[in-house]
Parts: sequence; C-alpha cells; structure tokens
Amino acid sequence: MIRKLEPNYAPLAGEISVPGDKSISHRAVMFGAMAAGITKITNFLDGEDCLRTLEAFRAMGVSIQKQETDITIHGKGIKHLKEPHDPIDLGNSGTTTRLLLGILSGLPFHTTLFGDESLSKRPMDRVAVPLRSMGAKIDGREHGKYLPLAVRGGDLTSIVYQTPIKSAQVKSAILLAGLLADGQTTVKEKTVTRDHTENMIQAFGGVIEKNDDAISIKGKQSLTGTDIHVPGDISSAAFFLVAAAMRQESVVTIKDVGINPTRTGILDVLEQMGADIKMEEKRAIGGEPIGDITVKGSRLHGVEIGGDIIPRLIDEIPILALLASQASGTTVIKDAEELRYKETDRIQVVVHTLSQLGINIKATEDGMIVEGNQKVIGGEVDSYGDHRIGMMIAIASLVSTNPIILHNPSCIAVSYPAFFDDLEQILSISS
Ligand SMILES: O=C(O)C1=C[C@@H](OP(=O)(O)O)[C@@H](O)[C@H](O)C1
Ligand SMILES: C=C(OP(=O)(O)O)C(=O)O
Repeated sequence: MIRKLEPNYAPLAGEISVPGDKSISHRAVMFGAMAAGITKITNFLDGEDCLRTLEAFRAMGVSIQKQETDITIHGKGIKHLKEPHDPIDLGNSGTTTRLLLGILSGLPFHTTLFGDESLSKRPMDRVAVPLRSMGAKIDGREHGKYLPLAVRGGDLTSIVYQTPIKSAQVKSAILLAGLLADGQTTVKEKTVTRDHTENMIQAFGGVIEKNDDAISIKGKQSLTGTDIHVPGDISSAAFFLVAAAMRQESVVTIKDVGINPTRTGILDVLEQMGADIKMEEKRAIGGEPIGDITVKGSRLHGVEIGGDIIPRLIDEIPILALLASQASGTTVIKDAEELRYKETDRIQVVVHTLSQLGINIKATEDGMIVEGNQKVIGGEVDSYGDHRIGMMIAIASLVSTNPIILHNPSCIAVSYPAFFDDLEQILSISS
C-alpha cells in the first residue's frame, strides 16, 4: 500500500485532542486483569498494540468488554488467570511482550508468545535474564533471546536488580514479577524512565516505594479494580507539536495530554530550540498529570540532546530529527543507542529516510548529527513498518517542495489509527 502526501504550506491552527496514551493503556488492561473487581478504562488507545494486550488477557480467561475507547474488565484476581489454549500473537508490540513476560513469570502455567517480523528481531533477553534469576523458565530462539518464547512461570523469589539498560519496559517487567514473588523486589535504575507502572500499582491499591534510584515492591499484594482515565499520548501529540513549531504563524493547542515529567523531554527540547510553548496543567488522574499544550511557530535553532533526557523523549527522536533539519545550526543527538532496538533500528532508518528526502544527516553509534536549514525535496520513502517513521514522513511532507510517496503507511495504526484524519483537521482549520 502507498499514500501520496502533498506539501501544505499553510500555518497550522486550532485545538485538537490525540488518542489515549499507549503506555498507560497497556498497563491499565494488565492491572485491571490482575485485580479483583471491576475496572473501567476510558479513552483507551484503540490502536493495534494495545489491542494485542487486551486479547492476550482474554486468552487467559479474563472477561473484557470493549466499546470503542471504553473498556470494562471483570477482574477476579491474579490467581484466576488461566493457561491460554493457543500461542499468543503479540503483533508489533514490544511493551506487551516485555511486561507480559513479567506477569507470566509468576503464573503457574505454560504460554507461548510470538510476534511479527519486527518484534521477532527485538531483544527479549533484557527481561528474560532477570526473570529467570527470579525462577521463571523462559526459552526460545537463541537461548531465549528472541520470540517465539515459551514461558513456564511459578513460584518466584524476589531480587535486587540494577538494570543496565535505560528501559521502562525492563523496570516494569521486574516490578510486575516482583508483585507476584515472595518477599520484596527492588529495581535500581541509573536514569529515570517513565513511571506509569509505579503510578498504576498505587491506583489499584498497591504499595510501592521509591527511594532515589531504587523502586521496591512487596510481593503477593492484592489489587482492587478501579476506574482509569487515560490521558492523551504526548508521543502522538509530538507530531503536531513539531508540525506547528516549525511553521511561523502556526498556533496549535493539544488538549488533555499526559504531561508526566518522565515523558515531557520533548517540551524541554522544543523550548531549548526556541519554540514558544505553554503548558497548562489541569488535573491529575491516577497519579498522571494532564494538561493542555499550546505551541506557536517560531524561529528555532539546533541543540545537543543527550544524557538523562533521552528516556524522557526516546520515542520522539525521529520527529525531533526532522525538526532539527528545519532549525538553524546543527543538532547532535547522543546517548540514544536504545533507538536501535525499537520497531526498526531508528538511528539507521531515520538517517536513511531523511537523507532520501534531501536532508544532510549522519548516523553515529548512539545517535545522529542533523544539519539545519535543510530543504525537504520529497520522493519515495518507506515506513519500514515503523509507525513513528511513517508519521515523521507525513509531517515532513508538510515542508516538502514535492509530494512524498509513503510506502507502508498502515503501520501507523499501531499507535495512532486516526492520525491522517487528525492531521487533516489541523490543516483544514487553518486554510
Ligand atoms: O514502558 C513503555 O510503555 C515504553 C517504554 C519505552 O521502551 P523501552 O523501555 O524499551 O525504552 C518506549 O520506547 C515504548 O514505546 C513504551
Ligand atoms: C518503541 C515503541 O513501542 P514498543 O516498544 O511497545 O513496540 C514505540 O511505540 O515507539
């Protein structure tokens, strides 16, 4: 499938809301399925990845009703999860796979997990190794590094684990296993990563302790069903924030976005680049702050992006690379080697794609160097099945001198099924 993307030079204007946060939607289903009692989720992300999570728990016998973005889960407690009859297809979703491995490690049955071509290339040993040290049996291709994986869970012992990788998925997998283990499990991380798992454990009545770089959870806690409202996804909002920031005279407000500080690195970078950004915090639900973000187009300049901010904007790096090409001066992105383990190797694919579109950009081992004041000349490019690359290309078309032909746009449904409709909305309000 291909999609022709026409240039559009009008300023962007208007108010828009983006779909529910992907990370929070996954976790809401997982905790709702493990808790006892009814959980109602509103503004659930109806994207392919989160639907994989939902189906995985249905396969384990949990009754889940879905009406568009409203989900009702009739949880009976963790002990009532049942061995699935068939292997579970996790599609493209890294978060589902890694967090589910944490949960399955503590359940006394056998499960087989598999995924699509991209997911089958992503490393799972980063969770399998610590989970095995807690007592789980996990095996698969290349000694259990890659899907398909077979898991036999059961009695787990607690661990103290210093994670070598800046990854919320690794942290969360161990905390979830820790919740089912005997004793107290501690995860230490050198750099703060998104803390939605920690917030949600508390929203479901659980107890978790945070001390500097250590997060500890007592095992065998029981959770109680609750209501979760999912904020808009700042990682989806990022595409419109950038589209507005890079065009003078644009004014766009994204309503009701999750502004958890572990996710707002993009706002910090936009500000450092000279963007005119305002954030109005409105409320917090389940420990997750929600607000409106307004961005006005302005002259931007290149910056250095690296260090502790990287996990706070890891999924926004593709779109920030495009933005950097439209700013003045050079932008250096470093300490982001984790990008190589996403749906694609996002260092290689961003550099390849933006180069194809006429931008001067170079890959480094752990990031990229982007030259500013670049013309996007258009052409034929591929998402390579990576939703964030597909959306980056769509935003690039707005500043392109020629149309862009995008191959494989359908992967965008992984995190943002209505992306093109919403983009059209802020383009048409302005024209
Ligand atoms: O925990 C999560 O929900 C996520 C964590 C990040 O991955 P890593 O933990 O692998 O960095 C991020 O890239 C992914 O989109 C969602
Ligand atoms: C990396 C991502 O997701 P996941 O790891 O869940 O596939 C993403 O959404 O950009």
